[in-house]
Amino acid sequence: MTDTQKLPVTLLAGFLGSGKTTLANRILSEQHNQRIAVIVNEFGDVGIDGSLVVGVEDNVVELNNGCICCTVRNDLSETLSDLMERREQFANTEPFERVLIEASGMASPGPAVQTLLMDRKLSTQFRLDGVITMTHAQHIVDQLQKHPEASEQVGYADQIILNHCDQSTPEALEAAENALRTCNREASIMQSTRADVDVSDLLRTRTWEPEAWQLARTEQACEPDCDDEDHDHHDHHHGTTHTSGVGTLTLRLDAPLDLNRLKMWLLFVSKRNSHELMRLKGILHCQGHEQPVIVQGVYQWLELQSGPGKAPEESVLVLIGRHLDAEELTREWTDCQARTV
Ligand SMILES: Nc1nc2c(ncn2[C@@H]2O[C@H](COP(=O)(O)OP(=O)(O)OP(=O)(O)O)[C@@H](O)[C@H]2O)c(=O)[nH]1
Repeated sequence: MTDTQKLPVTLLAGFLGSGKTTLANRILSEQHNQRIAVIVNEFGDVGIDGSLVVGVEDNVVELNNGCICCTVRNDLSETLSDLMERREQFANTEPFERVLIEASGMASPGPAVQTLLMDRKLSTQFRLDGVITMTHAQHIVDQLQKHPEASEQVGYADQIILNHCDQSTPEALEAAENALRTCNREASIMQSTRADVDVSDLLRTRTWEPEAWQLARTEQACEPDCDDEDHDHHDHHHGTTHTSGVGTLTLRLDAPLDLNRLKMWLLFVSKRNSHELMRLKGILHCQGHEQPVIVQGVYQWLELQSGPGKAPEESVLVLIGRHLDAEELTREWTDCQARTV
């Protein structure tokens, strides 16, 4: 199966009470023209409206908007394999085209992300499309300080939803956005009340596809003298002590990199014990490569591949993790520069 034929999977993370189930319920009950298989922990939690149900079989409930809902069986791999079998068995009916997994409120998304990327069978059928993290606008600042799981959920996110806005003052919302930005500079943030987001927009993340990421970087790019604070000028974001040590480091280089040296360094960095590298993404200009080299990583899993189009003038590598040593990593990154140009 090619990458474009694989079923996209969105992981929905977020701390207890942030609004994950409310969003899952919205997806299952709204008419949005997307056939999504939603995996939840408990049917009872979602409280599916009986009038929307068109069929029930085993632990799968079919809804009238084309979505289906099921609970996790023994583990995630087994649940996804069962879903895929069901999809093939019912080939004459319109099959679901995306999977959304609601993760547990106290869990880091790390293991589920790793399962999707590294499980041999699953990775031939599914592709991780993105991580959406739900946050409680009133409590997230406190949760980021006190609970490492909350900072990991934010650290992994491609899209953050700042929910419970109705219960928050404008000052608290600003503080929440700042804390989220400290933890993860790369994710986009949308505000909501009772998860009232546009489902189609939300699920169009495609952050794990090189083209989409490249486009996002191009849109963010700005002139050196630009003073727009939304843009990404700084290499390191400070204040990680307020986010259980989780922070983002953006490394840039406007000279070509030596791909072999870079690979060795990335392997070394992903295994280093002094920090915990959660995510790594980059679009790089490597010597002798006309196309961009795209790098993606989660914990110790790393993937390098050629991207579409021309190599960028400037290489950008984003690292999100706990206790990242900006000075040391910047020095080592710079050392990956090709020696002879
Ligand atoms: N006032 C208000 N209540 C909300 C909002 N979003 C969700 N809720 C309520 O908050 C409670 C928790 O929401 P859930 O969707 O169950 O949160 P969750 O993240 O699934 O929670 P866990 O299952 O504990 O992880 C429920 O009673 C929701 O109805 C919101 O934006 N504003």
